[in-house]
Formats: sequence, structure tokens, C-alpha cells
Amino acid sequence: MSKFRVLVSDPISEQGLQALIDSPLVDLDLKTDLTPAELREIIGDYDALLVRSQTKVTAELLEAGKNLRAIGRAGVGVDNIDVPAATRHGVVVINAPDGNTISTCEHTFAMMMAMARKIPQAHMKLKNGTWDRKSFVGVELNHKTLGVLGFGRIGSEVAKRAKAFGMDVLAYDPFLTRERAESLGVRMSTVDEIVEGSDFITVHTPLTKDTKHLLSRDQFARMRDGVRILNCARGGIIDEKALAEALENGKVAAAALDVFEEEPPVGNPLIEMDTVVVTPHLGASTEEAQINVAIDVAKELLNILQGLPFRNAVNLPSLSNDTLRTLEPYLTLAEKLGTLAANLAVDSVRKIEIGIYGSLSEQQTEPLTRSFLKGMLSYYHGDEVNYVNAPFLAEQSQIQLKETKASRHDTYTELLKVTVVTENTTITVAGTHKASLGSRIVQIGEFKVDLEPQGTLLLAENRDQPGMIGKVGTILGVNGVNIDSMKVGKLENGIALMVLAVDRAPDEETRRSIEALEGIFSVRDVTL
Ligand SMILES: NC(=O)c1ccc[n+]([C@@H]2O[C@H](COP(=O)([O-])OP(=O)(O)OC[C@H]3O[C@@H](n4cnc5c(N)ncnc54)[C@H](O)[C@@H]3O)[C@@H](O)[C@H]2O)c1
Ligand SMILES: O=C(O)[C@H](O)COP(=O)(O)O
Repeated sequence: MSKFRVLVSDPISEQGLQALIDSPLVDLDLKTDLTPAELREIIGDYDALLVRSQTKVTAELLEAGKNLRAIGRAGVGVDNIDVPAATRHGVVVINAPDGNTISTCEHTFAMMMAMARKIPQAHMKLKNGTWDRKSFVGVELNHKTLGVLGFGRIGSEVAKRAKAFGMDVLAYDPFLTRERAESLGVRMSTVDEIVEGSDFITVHTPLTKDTKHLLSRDQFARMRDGVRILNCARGGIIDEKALAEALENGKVAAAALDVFEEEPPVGNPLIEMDTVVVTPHLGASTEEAQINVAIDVAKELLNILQGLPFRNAVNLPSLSNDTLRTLEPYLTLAEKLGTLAANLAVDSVRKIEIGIYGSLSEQQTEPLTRSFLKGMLSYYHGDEVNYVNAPFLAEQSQIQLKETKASRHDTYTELLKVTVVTENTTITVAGTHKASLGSRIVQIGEFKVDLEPQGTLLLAENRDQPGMIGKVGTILGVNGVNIDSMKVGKLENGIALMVLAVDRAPDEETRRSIEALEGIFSVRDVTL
């Protein structure tokens, strides 16, 4: 078996990557000095690419990466990766969101203290030979108000430390709940309350179209005089021009910046200002964080390539281990139902209605839709389809998706029922799972059935009359197709569905002979 080729194009801790280096499944290349053009030239040879924030994973690079299955980001921010393009190409993007939280939080705190006590400025002056005790009078953190915009992993850790320093903390995050704010002893606030009521403001959001220039000229004008500003998240969350003006006119007393709109900054006036403390994007640069993120990303990549569940995909829904355990049998079943439906659909699919019933409806259900789509669309697009790009391909084919959920079903404790509406037909397939019985297909079209979703099935719609099974069985036998088991579903109108589990799909001629039998309406085979 050929090895899974991984390229590491940014400096990532080799100690952290040890699991990948040691894996007999992996061939790992460290090439951290490549120009974009050189990277584009060789990327086609690799199955996975591991990066930090330097390598720009553009749509063009992804286009050249014909064999790419995964991009691993040894860190949090994926703004250097064109995630929509990766999704289109079916490339999963994983990051390592937990490994550098503490380092970045501690860096933010170090920056806050350095700024409050003017440590870098005093340090430089003394190093240059001047003992100056007058120019560097600072401010205490104690009893000051810290506003935290973005209260995720790093923002909340910063808040905990600020509390220990006697600060009053205001927090804003669209996902922050009152209970969580109370449990951490912070005041849940609006952006305006933070802007107008803080002595220090720190941002810890990702850079998105909503957070771009979250702190702009208008906001600076409304801040307390002498406010101090921190950005150890992403350049661009703060409008750098507006910040420079506010520092210039004294509205802002000082700023501490680890990140910039352009990195490395070129001709950025903030770098020159005495009141601004700067570091070159060092938030995650500790020995511990670099080992952590490399370990996390290596582990995830090994899981991906062994087909095991993984947690930190940016372009796939993230599932807790519990959810994954509950959903796992249904993910497989959904994919098989998708394959079955695709084999039954005779013309182009217009709409897919996914019904999720019983206790299953309490779970995160988007992965079920993805799995169904993967099974269904693979029939049309082959290996090109995976969990990452299946929704994109459905959207591209203008297939409407509808999901309905109900906490109860009359017959089944849990049921996954999918109706596919095509140009001219409507096909329903349904399945359920029980730990004691395994998975079962329980409906095909209008027929109630009870089938194991595996192997090759021959489906023959026929008139419900004696002798039909024998006739079909004889033709299969003569043509060397062995029947393993058989199930029949019947309708009240005298039509039946014969489902035969066979050891191989009958050839075209055999299928035609069965179709030609009197009383047979249609014959299909599907391999699940
Ligand atoms: N300087 C560094 O080296 C460094 C290191 C690690 C992380 N980071 C950056 O720090 C940022 C935060 O990282 P994290 O691990 O805490 O991420 P996180 O996902 O845990 O937290 C981000 C939070 O921002 C919130 N948010 C999103 N939009 C918002 C908005 N409009 N207003 C307010 N809040 C909003 C989210 O709800 C989320 O809770 C990221 O941008 C990351 O790239 C920088
Ligand atoms: O988003 C992140 O994880 C940080 O910005 C760290 O980036 P780096 O890996 O380039 O240090």
C-alpha cells in the first residue's frame, strides 16, 4: 500500500509531529522554505499539507493539489486558508484550537502589563544607558475595568486572570450566556457598554466580515479618555488608522499589538509610536503551545487517514464523542440509504426531504444529511464526493434540502426516512437501528421491508401471485447468481416487492430475462 504523503510547509514542532514521523502509514516531508510557486509545483504529490499562519493556502494552490485530502493548521486561525475553496475540492481543513489558548492568553496578559507599566520603553532606555525614573510612570490594573470582546477560549482565560488582578471584567460574545458570565464573575455586556465603560479593551474574536474594524473611528470617539487597547487576536479587528489617530490625539493612552493588518507590517505608523508595545505575532510562540498544536494536528491527521472519527474539522460539523457514538450507526445507514435512493431514482433529483424521528431527533442531525448526500451523490459523481463537499455539490445541482424532525414515531423508536423527489417520481427510503438488531432498511418506496443494509440486493417489483419467486430464482440460478436470502413487501393493491440478497449483481442479460417475465414490473440491483 502506498504511503500517505504529508508536506509540512511552515515551522511546526517536530517533537509534536512525532506520531506522524513514526507512523508506518505516513511519508512526511518538512519543507519550510518554499516560495508559493515552488509549493504549487510540488503540492500535487501530497495527500495532506500541514501549515501555521505563514503558508497561504489559496484556491490556486488547492487546484494544484489534485491528491490533497486534508489541510492541517497547527493553531487556531484559518484565515490563511481558503476554506470555501477547500470545501469545494472536498479537502477537509482541521485546526488545533485548544493547544495555544493558554500561551496566547498569557501573552495578552504580558502585553497588558508591559503596556500598563511601559516596561519595553523603560527597558530600551536603560539598555541604551539612561536611568530614567520619571518618564515611565504606569497605571495599576487593580480596580480597572477590562472589556473583553470575544469570550471564547482565549477571551475567557484572559478574564479569569484579570479577575485575579482585581479587575472588573465586562464581556461580550454572541454566544455568552448569563449563567456562564455569572459563573466566571464577569458582567455580560453589549459592545457599546464595553466601548464606553472600559479602561482596557482586548479583542479575542476571529477576523470575519462582522469583526473587521469592530473597533473603528466611531468607537474610539466614544471610549473613556486614556483607554488602553490590546489586540493579540487578528490584525484588522481594530482599524489601525483610527487607532493611530486616537493615540495621536491622546484619546487612547496606549496600545499593545501582537497582530497587524499586514504581516510583517510595512510602513505602519503604529510600530514607530512610543505609546505602542508590539510583538511579531508571538501569541502562540511558546515551547508548550507549539508542541500541543503539533500533537493535536498530527493525531487528527492520523485519525483521518485511518478512517477514524476526528474532532476539529473547520469545514465539517464538530461532534462530541457522545454524539458521535450515538450517530455512528445512523451515519453508515444514511449513506446506504443515499446509495439505495440514487439507484432507484430514474431522473434528476430536485428535492430531498430528510425526516428524523424519535430520540434521534434530539441529536445534531446535519451529519446525517451529509452522509445521505454522500451516498446519493457518489452515484453521480463517484469518488469526488465526500462528507466535506457533499452539501456543496447538492447546492450546485440545485437540489433543495429540507429537514424535519419529530420526537415520536408511531412504529419506530428511531427512524431516518428520506424522500427524494425527482423530475418525475418520488422515492422514499427509511431505516432504523437497534443495538440488539443492528441496522435495518424498513421502507423502500411504498413497501414496508426488513432488510440488512449490506451486500448486493436485487429488487423486483412484481404482481403478487404464486410462482414469481421461483421463476426469478430459476433465472438467477441458471446464470450463476446465488441467492443468500429473500424478503417480500406487499401492498394492498396486489403489487409486491421482492428483495433478494445475492452474491453478485446479475449481468445485463440476466436482468433483462427477469424483466421479461410476465408479472414483473421493474428490476434493479444495488450494492450497499
Ligand atoms: N496572536 C496569536 O498568536 C494567536 C494565537 C491563538 C489565537 N489567536 C486568535 O485569537 C482569536 C481567538 O481565539 P480563540 O481560540 O479564543 O477562539 P474561540 O473560537 O474560542 O473564540 C472566539 C470567540 O469570538 C466570538 N465572536 C465571533 N464573532 C464575534 C463578534 N462579532 N463579536 C464578539 N465575539 C465574537 C465567538 O463567538 C467565539 O466565542 C482568533 O482570531 C485566533 O486566530 C491568535
Ligand atoms: O491563530 C493562531 O493559532 C495564531 O495566530 C498562531 O499563529 P502561528 O501558528 O503562525 O503562530
